[in-house]
Amino acid sequence: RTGKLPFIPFHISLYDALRGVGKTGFYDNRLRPLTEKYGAVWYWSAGRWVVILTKPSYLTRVFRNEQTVSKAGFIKKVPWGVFARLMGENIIDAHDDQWKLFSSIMKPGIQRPFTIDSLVQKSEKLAQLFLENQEQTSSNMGVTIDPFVHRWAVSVFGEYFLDVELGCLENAHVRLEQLIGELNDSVIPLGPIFTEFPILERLWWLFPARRRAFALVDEIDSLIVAHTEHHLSNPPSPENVNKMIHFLQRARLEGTISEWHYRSNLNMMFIAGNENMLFAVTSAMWELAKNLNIQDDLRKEVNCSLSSDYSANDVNALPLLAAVAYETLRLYPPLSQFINRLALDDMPLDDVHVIPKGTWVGWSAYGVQTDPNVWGPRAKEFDPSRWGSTIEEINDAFRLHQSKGNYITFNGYTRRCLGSGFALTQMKVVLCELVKKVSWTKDPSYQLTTTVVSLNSQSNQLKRS
Ligand code: HEM
Repeated sequence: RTGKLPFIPFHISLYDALRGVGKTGFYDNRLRPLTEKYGAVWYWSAGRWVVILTKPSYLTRVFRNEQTVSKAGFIKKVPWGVFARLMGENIIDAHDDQWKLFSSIMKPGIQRPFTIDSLVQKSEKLAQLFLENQEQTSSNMGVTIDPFVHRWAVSVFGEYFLDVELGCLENAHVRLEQLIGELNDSVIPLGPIFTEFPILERLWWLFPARRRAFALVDEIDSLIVAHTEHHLSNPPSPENVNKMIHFLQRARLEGTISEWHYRSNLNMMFIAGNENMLFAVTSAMWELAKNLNIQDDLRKEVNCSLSSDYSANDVNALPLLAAVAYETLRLYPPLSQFINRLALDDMPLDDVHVIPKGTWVGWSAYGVQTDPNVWGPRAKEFDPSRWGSTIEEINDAFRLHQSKGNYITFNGYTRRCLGSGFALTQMKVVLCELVKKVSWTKDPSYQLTTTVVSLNSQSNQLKRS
């Protein structure tokens, strides 16, 4: 460690890891007091000293200088680990020419124009599933919503990006969808220990839960390919030809990318497209269950402003809906914290502090987005009105906070999320359908739990009101 930034002593990180403290708990108790004062802190993670940034000016400096602080994922950090096996070398982690290649292939398929008809139908079906399940549950108990939202998210991703109907909404036992939950369950035990001592993962075969995780990862990899290989013998219809899978399959056929890069990108996108959305929607429902006045106002806005055959433009014009989405993703950024950049050279953060070459650099969206120095004394409160009242004001505030580094849910600059436009519309459509068809509150006996190891997981129990 060098420079004048504060640090968390090694034994504290170790002590918390051994006690199984999740990322959010570690952030709130250990990192926050220092990041809110200094904007950055050194701590021991994954077998090395890393710097985590939360000060907006530091974040924008690093995001703007991707050539100096380069993207680097699990394959560079822990190449023998379970996540490296699943995600390999992919568009999110790649750097320089490799990233340009992946991006040139996949971007047109991720950012293509799309219609929301099927998204609306799948979201209606989700509302119906909630209602059916509430009816089957004893009247004073809530329904845990996460499994249903996950089925919806996987189903939407399958259709919009893989051009397959996975049937998850019709059937609760689609193997590809279930595998992610099983993977989460198998990485959570011992997760913090493996995070602190990645070297242990070289001995993965000694730990039954890790052996299971490796087997699940291999099953996910082959199932995604199995679900999509039929496209090779049945060319896509003209309206589907621009879906991401077809760009990837053409690139593999032409030899522009290898089989390994093809699979790495598919696996990574499958995780990024589903897990983030699951977390975003369950978080929004949780806050709307706690803030029934906002849920009611949203219902009024949707019922008064949307016709039955509404379009993406209609949804994106609703002010409260936009503010609810931005505010949810501010307080609950699905990728809350990541250490996935490597300083290829010394990187000055300002006139005093320099990140030395060779350092792993992380960012905490949760940290900056709940920092009172950035968002004011009510930073931790859910308050959509902070974004403004008209759609122009709200969208301007969203753009401004992103460019200033105050809001990094989708990261920023050249490596900003390519799926953010789709993700925001997807989130808004499902909220429209939910408020139109269901009203809900939180089960009073239920305590929200969040355990964050490598994949976010959260469980919500909500009740029809
Ligand atoms: C609420 C939902 C989502 C959130 C919060 C989110 C967030 C992020 C973040 C933080 C990054 C940067 C990661 C890093 O710095 O390592 C990222 C990158 C990316 N995301 Fe998303 N994402 C979401 C949904 C999606 C969806 C639905 C897709 C498309 C299927 C997608 C595709 C991508 C891609 C391709 C990148 C890499 C961009 C690049 O480096 O060029 N994301 N996302």
